[in-house]
Amino acid sequence: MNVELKHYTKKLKGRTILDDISLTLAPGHVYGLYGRNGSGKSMLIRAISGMILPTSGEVSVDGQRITVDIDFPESMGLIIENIQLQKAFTAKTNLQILGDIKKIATPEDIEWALTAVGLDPNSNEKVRSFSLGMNQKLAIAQAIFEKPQLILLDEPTNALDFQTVADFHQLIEQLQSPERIILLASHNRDDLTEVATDFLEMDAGKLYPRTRADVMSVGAQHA
Ligand SMILES: Nc1ncnc2c1ncn2[C@@H]1O[C@H](COP(=O)(O)OP(=O)(O)OP(=O)(O)O)[C@@H](O)[C@H]1O
Repeated sequence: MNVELKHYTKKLKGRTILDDISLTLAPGHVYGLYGRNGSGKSMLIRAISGMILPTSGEVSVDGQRITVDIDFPESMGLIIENIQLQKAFTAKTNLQILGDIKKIATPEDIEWALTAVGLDPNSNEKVRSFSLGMNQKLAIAQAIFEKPQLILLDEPTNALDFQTVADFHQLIEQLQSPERIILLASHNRDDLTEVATDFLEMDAGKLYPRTRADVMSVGAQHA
């Protein structure tokens, strides 16, 4: 799978939110997307996932244009803000409900994903009583349980404690494969240095490829 943005521009209310972005995402890589609050990271994820239309330019997956040839990338797992989970059900039931749409995940996949994020697959606890961190774990589980080829996670470590962040990094390493693209977005670039193989900085809607050396050297970039 290859994801390609060509001169992708998004304007909203007269403001340029994504500014002439050209980018190729290749399998095997873990992309760390960082930048200040409001710089456009979430919008870039929305663009790749087909949730917004470009003002000009295009995004394509394996040559198929998103929102033109196909609505969204077929094999995709996603965390965006305000993921809607069914609060009256357990974590496992939530994944079963989501899994019923595509019917590609097995019960073992669901158990694996819940265990991988540190949730008990056999718990009877309903999502309504989950802590913020448990909600975030379930959000990660729903993004990975179908083992998609494209994983886009916006601020995945929000509300996670230190140990759980370390477990999350291990999970990303486990998920990294020659067939899969992973993109992690964070306002904090230090969140990304453990796991990302490639770095992208978003600044006021413009995207800049960065090297690890750029990211590690203090004050060398905007964020
Ligand atoms: N519905 C909207 N209408 C107009 N502007 C919007 C809308 N949604 C987002 N924006 C603007 O788009 C810009 C990029 O927002 P985006 O959420 O992508 O930033 P971000 O880098 O993900 O920020 P954060 O780190 O705070 O999540 C911001 O200036 C925001 O105000």
